[in-house]
Amino acid sequence: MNTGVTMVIDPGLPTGAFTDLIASHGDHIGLLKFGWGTALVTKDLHRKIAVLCEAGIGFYFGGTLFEHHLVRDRLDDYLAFVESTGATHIEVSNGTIPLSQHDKASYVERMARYRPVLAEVGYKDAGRSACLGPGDWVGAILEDLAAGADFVITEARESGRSGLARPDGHVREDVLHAVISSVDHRRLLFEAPTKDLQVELIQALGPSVNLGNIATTDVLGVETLRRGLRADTLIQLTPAPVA
Ligand SMILES: O=C(O)[C@H](CS(=O)(=O)O)OP(=O)(O)O
Repeated sequence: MNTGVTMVIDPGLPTGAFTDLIASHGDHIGLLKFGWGTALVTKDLHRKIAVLCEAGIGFYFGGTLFEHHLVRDRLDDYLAFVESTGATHIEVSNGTIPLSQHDKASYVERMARYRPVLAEVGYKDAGRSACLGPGDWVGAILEDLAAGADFVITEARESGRSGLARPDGHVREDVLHAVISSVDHRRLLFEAPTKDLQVELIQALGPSVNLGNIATTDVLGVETLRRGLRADTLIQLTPAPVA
């Protein structure tokens, strides 16, 4: 049995489908992220949260919502929203707004007074992310962890084509190698919304790697990859037969 976190992103499912998702596959969901600003648009947030609480699944809001409030100087409103919803974590990111790594780390420290923090490294824009070299990634991750982040999320977007992923959808091996050589990967949550990324990360780090931005339709698929029940990981994760 693997123990890796599977973080699922809700892009705004209708509430019936969301309830079904949690009833059928909740056992395989470690954390749920309400994607970007969807939590402010749905009229059903409280119903979805009740479903998650019943199932004992932690939840938080996309980094975009944090950045939306920060850039408008409304962080107190955001904290009040987090408090009123009972969100279990806060994501702190600088994927879109102009916020230096160092300043982001100071928000990690500040937000950690309220909730366990998931700090994100990497940018939404693929060009900006490509400018971050292996050393930049390692430095940013270590700074966020030192500032009090519980986990550091490596950006890959919902598309799997930015951040730690190349524009062709495959993982940036040089960055991954540098990161896992310097940081305990159990403190990392890798956004991996595509099968290519899921397979590459499971092959590199094993079935208990923490994976995020998993689509609501892919929860069981990811679990089969973790268990060697799909061709892509079947050989690697199956013990050799006894001779
Ligand atoms: O949910 C968010 O805010 C975004 C989703 S995406 O990157 O725009 O697809 O991700 P986050 O990594 O939480 O900033």
